Amino acid sequence: MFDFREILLEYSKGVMKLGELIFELLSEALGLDRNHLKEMDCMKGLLMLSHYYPPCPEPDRTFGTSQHSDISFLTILLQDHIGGLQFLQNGSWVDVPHVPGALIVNPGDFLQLITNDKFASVEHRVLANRSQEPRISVAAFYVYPLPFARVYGPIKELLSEQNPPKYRETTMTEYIKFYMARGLGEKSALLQFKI
Ligand SMILES: O=C(O)CCC(=O)C(=O)O
Ligand SMILES: [Fe+2]
Repeated sequence: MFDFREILLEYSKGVMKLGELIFELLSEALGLDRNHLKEMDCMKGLLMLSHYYPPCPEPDRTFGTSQHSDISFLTILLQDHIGGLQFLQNGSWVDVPHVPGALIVNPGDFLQLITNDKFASVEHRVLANRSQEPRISVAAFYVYPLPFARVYGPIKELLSEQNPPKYRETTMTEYIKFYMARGLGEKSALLQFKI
């Protein structure tokens, strides 16, 4: 018998280790101290969400998950062999292939906001499941559960006269409230926070 809680706990420990390394690398890539993003509490909350997509009898008439970008600072996603995940690139949908053992790392809206568009949040969707078996995915979002009153805006060290802030300051509480009230949609919720 599988103890699913035990497996999830072990998996989340691995995700946290990987997440820490990625936040360090992203900080360095931005020319900041390697602990910069961690010290901004980007890793403070980790929300694990498991999706179950049953086989769909009419897959051309619906979606598994409609187009959206994630609220998070970062999302680490595990998908199975069924496929259906796509991301938007220059106006076209591109399939994300299933690579055994590989995780998908996706910057979220809050990373785009604090990096002033240096790391863009990728729009994605999941097609309705046209196979005979269910599709399962596990998404780990670096996002803080509400209420979280810390104020975030573009990181000051990344700004200059040539690169002024593109977003106004906000809190995760305000952003999540707006995102949830609006629902998933074709336009990024970030546009609402543009200066
Ligand atoms: O099921 C998937 O592969 C992706 C789900 C997703 O985009 C999300 O949970 O934000
Ligand atoms: Fe997503």
